[in-house]
Amino acid sequence: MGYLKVHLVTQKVKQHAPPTLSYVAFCELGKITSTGSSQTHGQTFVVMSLMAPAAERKLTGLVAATFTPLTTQGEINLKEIGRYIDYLTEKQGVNNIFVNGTTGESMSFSVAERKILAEEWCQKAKGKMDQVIVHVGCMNLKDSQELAGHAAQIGADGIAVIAPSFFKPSTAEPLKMFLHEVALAAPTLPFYYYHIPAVTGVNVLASDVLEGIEELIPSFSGVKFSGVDLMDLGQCVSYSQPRWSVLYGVDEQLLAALALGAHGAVGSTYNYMGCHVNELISAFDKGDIVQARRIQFKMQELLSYAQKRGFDVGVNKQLMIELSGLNLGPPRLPVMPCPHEQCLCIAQKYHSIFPEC
Ligand SMILES: CC(=O)N[C@H](C=O)[C@@H](O)[C@H](O)[C@H](O)CO
Ligand SMILES: CC(=O)C(=O)O
Repeated sequence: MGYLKVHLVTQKVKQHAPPTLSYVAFCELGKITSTGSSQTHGQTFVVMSLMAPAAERKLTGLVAATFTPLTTQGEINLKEIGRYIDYLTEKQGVNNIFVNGTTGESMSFSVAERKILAEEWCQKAKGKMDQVIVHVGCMNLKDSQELAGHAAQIGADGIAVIAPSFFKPSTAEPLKMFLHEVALAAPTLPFYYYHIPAVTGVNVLASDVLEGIEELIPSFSGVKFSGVDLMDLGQCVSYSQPRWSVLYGVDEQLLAALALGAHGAVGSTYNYMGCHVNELISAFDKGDIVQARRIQFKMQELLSYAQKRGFDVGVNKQLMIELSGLNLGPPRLPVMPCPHEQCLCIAQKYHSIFPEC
C-alpha cells in the first residue's frame, strides 16, 4: 500500500473549461502532488503529477483467502483480524489477502457485515500486507455495486467479482455486462473476475469472459481462476495483458498452473500451508521441478486425506484454528461446525507430513 509517481498531461480545451471527465477520473485515482500548465503550439495543457496507488503493481505470489472470524455466538469478531494478519505475515510469509470470498463465507453475510469486515481487514493490513483484495460479488447488481463503491472508499487494493449464480448467465456476454456494471461503481480500482464454476454452476469459459474485456472494463486486472480446466487457464494466460494477473485457485494442482504461466495463487490452504507453498514456488522459479513436485505431492496427500473425511469450509476453518491457534469461531449456517475429533486427526496428519515452518 505504497505509492508510485506518474505524470500526466491533459489538454485544456477552453480557458475556464470545467475539468473533463478523464481529468476528474485521474484526480480520483490518486493524490495530486503538483499542478501547472504549459503552452505548446498555441495550446494550453494542464500538467499534473499524481501518485497512483501501489495496487497498480501486478499482483503475484501467494494470496490467502481468509476465513471470517466469528464469536461463539456467530457474530463477526473484528478483534481477531489484527492477530490473523500478523499470523499470515510472520508465520506463513503470506503478504496478500483475499477477503470475503468463498472461504470467508461472504454469501452468508449481509452487505452491512461485509462492509464492516472489509474495512477492518483494510485498516489492520495497512503497512503489513502488500495488497488486500475485497470480494464484492453478490447475487444482485445493486449490492455488488454498493460493496464495490465501499471498497474504493476504504482503500482496498482491488476488488473481485464472482458470477451471480441464482440467475445463472449461460454465455459470456451477460456475465461481462454484469461485471462491467459492478466495475463502474469503482472505476479506478483494479478489478478481478472470480471464476469458480464448480461452486457457482456457471460454466462459461473464463477465457471467453476475458476476450475483449479490457475495452469494456479499463480497470480489469486479472482473473482468480478456481477451476480445473487447464486448457481454459492456458488460454487466459496467453490472452493476458502485461499488467494482468492470472491467479490460480485450486491449491492441490498449483504446480500445473505455474507450468502454464499463472502469475500467483489465491487459496484457502495458504492460510496454514503458505510457508511450504512459498518453497514450492521458489523451487519452481529455480527450475527445481523435483522439489516443487515433492511439496505439491505433500499438499495432495493432506487434501486427499481431508477430502475422504468430508472437507468443506467448516472443516477447513476448524483446521485453521487447530493449526494457528487463532480464535476464529464457528462457521455460519448452512455451513456446519466441524466435530472436534475429525479436525484433530486432519491436523495430526498435517504435522506428520510437514515440518514446522
Ligand atoms: C472451493 C474452494 O473453496 N476453493 C478454494 C479457492 O478457490 C481453494 O483454495 C480450495 O479450498 C483448496 O484448493 C482446497 O480444496
Ligand atoms: C479460496 C478462495 O479464493 C476464496 O475463498 O474465495
